[in-house]
Amino acid sequence: MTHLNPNPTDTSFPYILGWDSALESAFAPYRSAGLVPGRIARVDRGLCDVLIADDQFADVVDINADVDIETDAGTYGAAEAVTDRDGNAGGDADALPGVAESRLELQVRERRRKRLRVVRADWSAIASSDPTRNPCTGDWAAVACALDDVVPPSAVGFTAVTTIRALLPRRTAVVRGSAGERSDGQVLAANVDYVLLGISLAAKPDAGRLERLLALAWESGACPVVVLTKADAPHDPAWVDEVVALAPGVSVLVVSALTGAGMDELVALLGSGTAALLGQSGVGKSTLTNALAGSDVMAVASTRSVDEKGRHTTTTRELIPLPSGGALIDTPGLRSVGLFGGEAGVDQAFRDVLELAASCRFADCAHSSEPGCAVTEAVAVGALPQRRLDSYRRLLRENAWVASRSDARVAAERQREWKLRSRSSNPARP
Ligand SMILES: Nc1nc2c(ncn2[C@@H]2O[C@H](COP(=O)(O)OP(=O)(O)OP(=O)(O)O)[C@@H](O)[C@H]2O)c(=O)[nH]1
Ligand SMILES: [Zn+2]
Repeated sequence: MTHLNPNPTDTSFPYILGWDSALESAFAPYRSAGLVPGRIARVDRGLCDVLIADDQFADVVDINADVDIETDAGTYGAAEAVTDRDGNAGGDADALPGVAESRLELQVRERRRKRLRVVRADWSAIASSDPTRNPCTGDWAAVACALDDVVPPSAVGFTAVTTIRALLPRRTAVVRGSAGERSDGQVLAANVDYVLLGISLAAKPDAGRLERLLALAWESGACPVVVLTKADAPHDPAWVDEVVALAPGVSVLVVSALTGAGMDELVALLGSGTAALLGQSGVGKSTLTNALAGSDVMAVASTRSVDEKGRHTTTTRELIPLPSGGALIDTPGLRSVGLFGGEAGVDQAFRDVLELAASCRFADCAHSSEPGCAVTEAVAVGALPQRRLDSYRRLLRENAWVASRSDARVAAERQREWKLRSRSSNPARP
């Protein structure tokens, strides 16, 4: 069996996935409330898969244990509590559909994983109207695991076993503007150390697309890494140099999942961190994920509760623990990458332009027709491509627009809340 991480000081969950003393102190109040830390591996509507330490669910998992639970419906055993809590008190466990299956399921999982357990969790109790505040792949959560917290399966249609009570503050988050008219952001991955930008070498890389992805990645607070995939495919070596020039301060790795070229370097760079893998459909993200994960650990990701059929139909982001330590968050191919405010990301992606700007005569130089502008001079002598300057300006404009839209939305929401409140305090008013 593959060990999750051969070298770190603590190889148990949650430390294996980046848990540390800072997270532990943020978690302290939840721990005193009897909750356990879990990392969200994938999110569906209202339910999610959460990774927790294997020993946390001893009382629930051991459904043969002689545990009696007091509920409104009466006193009955733990087996019923897990699978049927809505009135079948004292029923014969084997006669209840789902019970035998779930017991077998749990045993299989037990044998497969020694340290990590995947459980279904209901997060509806913490659902927010702001989608960026809802659970996301990579989030650390406070998970209830006492028998009192077991969700009645009838309420959710699954053998849900627990609930998410709170999310810990995110250290990093990859957030894009959502497609369409809405001004909401969409969190693609939370608490990642690296954002891997997959770009295929099977075709000439698109400069504008890469610049946009880099701005998004920098804005997340994590470290961007460009991964040029399909290195085995015939390509112009100059493309690699062009990408390096487009990504100042960013590691550019050239890999082939097919031949294994560059894979050791990628594994070494990731160490025991968590990485999110972004890129257009077809750049080879899934192939790369499989190569990094290995079949043994993929079994963790595919270990699901009884609702196996859900996974083939939904395209979701999924956190996969890696055999080398750490984890990879695989994401479905990105069609559009809207930015979601924040100038810092754009500025970091264009640090070459900013470095030039530092030499402009005027501190507030707009790099258009000012005398002594180092940026336009660099363009004039061919040191900075006009395309790149245009791209920088375009992304800044886009961010400003997104920010103004969300400001307007926040103002409108405040207005509406105020109206509701004044209406309820004075029902006679229209
Ligand atoms: N030559 C070559 N082909 C590759 C490599 N990696 C992936 N491919 C091929 O590229 C195609 C797309 O690969 P996927 O891994 O499905 O790409 P993806 O980025 O996950 O695509 P989505 O799941 O749609 O986002 C497949 O036909 C792969 O066989 C590689 O290293 N070299
Ligand atoms: Zn200037």
